[in-house]
Amino acid sequence: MKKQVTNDGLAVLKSAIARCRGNVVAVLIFSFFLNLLVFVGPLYMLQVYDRVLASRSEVTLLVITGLAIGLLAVYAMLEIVRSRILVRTGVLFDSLLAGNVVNTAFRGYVRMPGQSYSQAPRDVDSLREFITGAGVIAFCDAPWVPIFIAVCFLMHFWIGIVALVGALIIFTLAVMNELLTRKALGEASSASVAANQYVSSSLRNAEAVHAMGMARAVLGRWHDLHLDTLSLQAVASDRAGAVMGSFKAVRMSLQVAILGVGAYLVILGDISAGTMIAASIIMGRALAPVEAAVGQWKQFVTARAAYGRIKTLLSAIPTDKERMSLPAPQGELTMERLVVAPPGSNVPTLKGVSARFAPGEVIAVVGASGAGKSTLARALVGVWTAAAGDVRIDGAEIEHWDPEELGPHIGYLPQEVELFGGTIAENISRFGELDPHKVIEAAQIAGAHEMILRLPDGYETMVGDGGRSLSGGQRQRVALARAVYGDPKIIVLDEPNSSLDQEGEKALAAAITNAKQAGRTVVVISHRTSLLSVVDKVLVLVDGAVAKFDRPEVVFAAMQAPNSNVSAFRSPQAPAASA
Ligand SMILES: Nc1ncnc2c1ncn2[C@@H]1O[C@H](COP(=O)(O)OP(=O)(O)OP(=O)(O)O)[C@@H](O)[C@H]1O
Repeated sequence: MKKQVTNDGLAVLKSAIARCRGNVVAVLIFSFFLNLLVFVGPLYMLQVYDRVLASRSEVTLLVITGLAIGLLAVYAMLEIVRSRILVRTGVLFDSLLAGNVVNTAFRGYVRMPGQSYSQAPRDVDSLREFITGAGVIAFCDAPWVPIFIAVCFLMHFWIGIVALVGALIIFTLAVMNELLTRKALGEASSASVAANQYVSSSLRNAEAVHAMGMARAVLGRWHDLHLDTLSLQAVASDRAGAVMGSFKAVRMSLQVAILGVGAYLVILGDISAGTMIAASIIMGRALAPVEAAVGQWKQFVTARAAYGRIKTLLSAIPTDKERMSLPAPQGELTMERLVVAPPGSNVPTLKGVSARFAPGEVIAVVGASGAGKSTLARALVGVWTAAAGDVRIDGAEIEHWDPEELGPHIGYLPQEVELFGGTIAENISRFGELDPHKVIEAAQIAGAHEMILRLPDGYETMVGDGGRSLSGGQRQRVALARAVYGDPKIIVLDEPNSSLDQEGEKALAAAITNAKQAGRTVVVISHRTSLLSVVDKVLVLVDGAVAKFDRPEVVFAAMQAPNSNVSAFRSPQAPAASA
C-alpha cells in the first residue's frame, strides 16, 4: 500500500471561493441596481431646475419628490440587503475555511514546527472582515465608473472629457498609491507578525523572564521588532498620505472644473443649469468608488497578505486523504530499519531501529540524553514520520491509519505535559464525549482519582491555559489518566515519572502492570530505574541506534560488562529483574 497523502490543501480554498461565488454575483447584481438608483439625485435635480422652477408647478414638484423619496427608500433597502449578503458571505467563507486552516496549522506544527501557525486563524479573520467591510463594496461599485462617465458624455462632450480626465488622474493616483506602499506595507505586515509571535512566546515563559531578570533584554528584542513595524508603516503611511492629499485636491479641482465647464456651456446655451448641477453630482458619484478603494487600500493589502499566507500554508502542508478503515489494532508494534529526522532537519536522530513489541509487553526505552528516546516515542505514535523504514501497527504502516480512527487506541504521554484549557474531566476524556465512568476509571488507573477529589472542584476543576493551575506532578497524573482513557491498545509514556513523588510512582507502576495484564503494549521511556521492575524488555538506545534489546537482567548484565557498547546508559542501581 502506498502513502495516501496529497497536496490538495488548496482545493479547500478553491472550494470555499466557489461556494461564495453565488453570493458575489448577487452582490454585483445588487450593486448594479444601487448604482442605477444613484441617478435619482441628479435626475431629481435636473427636473427641479429645468421643469419645476421653469413651470413653477407645485404638483410636479410634489410628484417628483414623492417618486424620488420612494426610489431612495428602495435604495436603502437594497443597500441593507447587499450588506447582509456580504456579512453572510464573510461568515460562510470563514466557516468553510477556518476549521481547515486551523487543522492544517495543527498538522503543520507537527510536521514543521517553528513556522508562524498561530497567525493562521487571525488571517482568516482579516479576510472575513475585509469581505464584510466597506472595502468590498468599493470594489463592487468600481465597475460602474465607466457608465457614469458615459452618462457625462451623453450630457455633453466636454463634460464627458472632464469626467474622463478626472477619472484617469484619480486612477493613476490609486495605482501610484499601490506601487508606493505595497512593499512597505507587506514588510510591515511580516514584521508585525514576527513581533506578535515573539510576544506570545515570551509570555509563555513570563515566569523565567521575571525570575532571571530577563525582562529588559526580552523587551529590547521585541522593541526592535516593533520599531521595524512602526518605521515601515510610517513609510507606507507617509506615501499614502501624500497620495491622499493630492487625491483630495484633484477631486475638489475636478468639481470646480466640471462646474466651470458646465457654467460656460450654460452661457453658450449648450446645456441647461439643471444639467450642469446633475453632471457635477454624477461625476462626484463616478469618482466615489475609486476614492473609497484608495481609503480602504490598507485593509485590502492586509487581506491580500492574509490570503497569501493562507494559500502558502494550505499548499505547503499536505492534506491527509480519506484512508481506508482498518480493524481496531491488537497492539503489535514493529519497527523496520526505522530512520527518523526531526521535522525541518535532515540529520536523522534514529538511525535504522528495528524491533518488535508484542501485545501485552512492557518495554522500557533507556539511553543517555539526546540518544533519540523521545524521537522513538513520537515515531511510535505517528507524530514524526519515517524518513526511511517504517513503523507498523498490527502489520499496517502507521501512515495508513486515519489519525482520528487510530487516536482512541493510542495513549501518549509526551515528555512536556501540556493540558488544554477546560476541566480536568474534559482533559481526561480528550475533549470527546464525556463518559464520567470512563473518566473516573482512567483517573483511578493513573492513581489520580484521590488527588483530583482533593481539588476544590474535583473533576470540574478548571486547569487553566496549558494546565497552569495544577502542579507539575498533578499535571503529569492527569495526563497519564488522559493517556489510559478508553483503554487504548498501545500506550507510549515519555518520562511519565519525571515529576512524580513516591506515591505517584507506585500508582504509575500499578497502571503499567494493569495495562500489561489487559494485554496492552506499553512503551515507557524513563531515566529512573524504579519502573524497570515492571518491564518485560529493555531497549537501550545509543546515538539513535539499538545497542541492546532484551530482558532487563540480560541488559543490565551487559551494562556491567567492561567495554560494553551500552555504557552510554548508566543506571544508579540495577533493578530487580522482572518475570
Ligand atoms: N524538534 C527538533 N528539531 C531538531 N532536532 C531535534 C528536535 N528534537 C530533538 N532533536 C534532536 O534529536 C536528538 C534526539 O532527541 P530526543 O529528544 O529524541 O532525545 P532523548 O533521548 O529523548 O533525550 P532526553 O533524555 O534528554 O529527553 C537530539 O540530538 C536533539 O538535539
